[in-house]
Amino acid sequence: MSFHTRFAFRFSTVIIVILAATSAPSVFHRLASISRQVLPSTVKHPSQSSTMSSSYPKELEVALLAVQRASILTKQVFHAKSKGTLTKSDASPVTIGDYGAQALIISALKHNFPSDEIVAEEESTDLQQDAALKDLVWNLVKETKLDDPSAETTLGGSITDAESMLNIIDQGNSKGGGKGRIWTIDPIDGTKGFLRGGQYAVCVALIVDGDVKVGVLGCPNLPVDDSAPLEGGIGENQSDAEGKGALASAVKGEGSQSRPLGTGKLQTPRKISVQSISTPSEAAFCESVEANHSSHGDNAKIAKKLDITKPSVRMDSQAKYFSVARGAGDIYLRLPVRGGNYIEKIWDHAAGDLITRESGGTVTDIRGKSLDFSQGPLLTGNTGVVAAGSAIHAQVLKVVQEVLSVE
Ligand SMILES: Nc1ncnc2c1ncn2[C@@H]1O[C@H](COP(=O)(O)O)[C@@H](OP(=O)(O)O)[C@H]1O
Ligand SMILES: [Mg+2]
Repeated sequence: MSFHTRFAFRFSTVIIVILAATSAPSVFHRLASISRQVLPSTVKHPSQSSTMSSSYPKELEVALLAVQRASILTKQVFHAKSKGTLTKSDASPVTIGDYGAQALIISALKHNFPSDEIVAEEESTDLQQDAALKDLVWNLVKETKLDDPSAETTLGGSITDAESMLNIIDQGNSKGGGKGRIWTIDPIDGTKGFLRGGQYAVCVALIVDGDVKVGVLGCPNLPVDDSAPLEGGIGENQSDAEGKGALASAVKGEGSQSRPLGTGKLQTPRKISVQSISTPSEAAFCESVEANHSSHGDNAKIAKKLDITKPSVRMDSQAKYFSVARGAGDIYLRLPVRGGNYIEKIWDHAAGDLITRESGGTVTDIRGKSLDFSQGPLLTGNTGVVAAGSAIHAQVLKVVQEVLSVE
């Protein structure tokens, strides 16, 4: 039985309202035009710019463009009358945006790197059983394009019909592991945040022999400005607000970058780094919005012991890693909920882990172990996540271990 089948679909709630057939394209054009107004002019193609010296130039370029294109699709869904929301057996939501974004990303990866494996969050089972839902996703997938033809050509791999789209979604069914080239995708990380208009992230990472080499996070609701104050909240319909939409990336050993999340050619990247504070008491820390994803009570005790006075910022998704990586936040704590037995998934951490480390941060679990992406789809070798600037990580980890009584 496959990993995905184990997370079987016994959903209790199905809410589907058919999208007005004409609304998606018009929303897309409106979004594209807003983005053109808000974002600075495009720059050199990445193969002519700073990604040229990368060890993974093509992988980085394809991942960046694929995340941009998938992000456009998610924004269309956010503005649609219905998000086609289903509730999965683990009580987490999935939307037509998750399926559509996954289809678009996998088609680009398979076109450019046909022999690579992919571990992605979603599978097509419920779409196969629901023709109306399948058509909603297919309409989105076929309409969504970058507004730069050469970028579309780079992504390639256009999907011909709804049935092949289902097949493509299921090509993300690799079991992962420590050998070979394996991509991991979370098409919408923080689906609850996405539904609330809060933070979410489109996440792609390349793992080679168990080591994350490339990571990309598209965060449509984070500020473009890396120096903007840390923002959380449960969501205030931020999508498309002026100055929102940021794209982070890193290649192992080559640092990390941020750029505006655009709709076509990649825009000028800026180097990002964690903030250089040397004492945790000055830190701003972030944590999940969802109380069952991370222990808010333990986080509060740790903050108190570290003499942190700023209130914690709650935000969904790997936007937390991005925020620490660019110095908007300083600490991201994801502590196991007491009495729980949840094991983290690789797609929820791979890109953020690399981006944070390449920005001068340290990421470990509560025992001080690096996150181990070689064990399959789950981080079976790790418990919780402690991410912080390298100058303060050891002090933070010590207090985490005291509070959680880690041996
Ligand atoms: N009980 C639990 N403990 C920790 N993480 C959980 C969880 N249940 C679900 N998650 C994961 O938490 C992710 C969201 O993280 P965050 O709390 O940082 O926003 C979800 O991603 P999806 O939204 O992609 O399903 C899901 O994979
Ligand atoms: Mg996720």
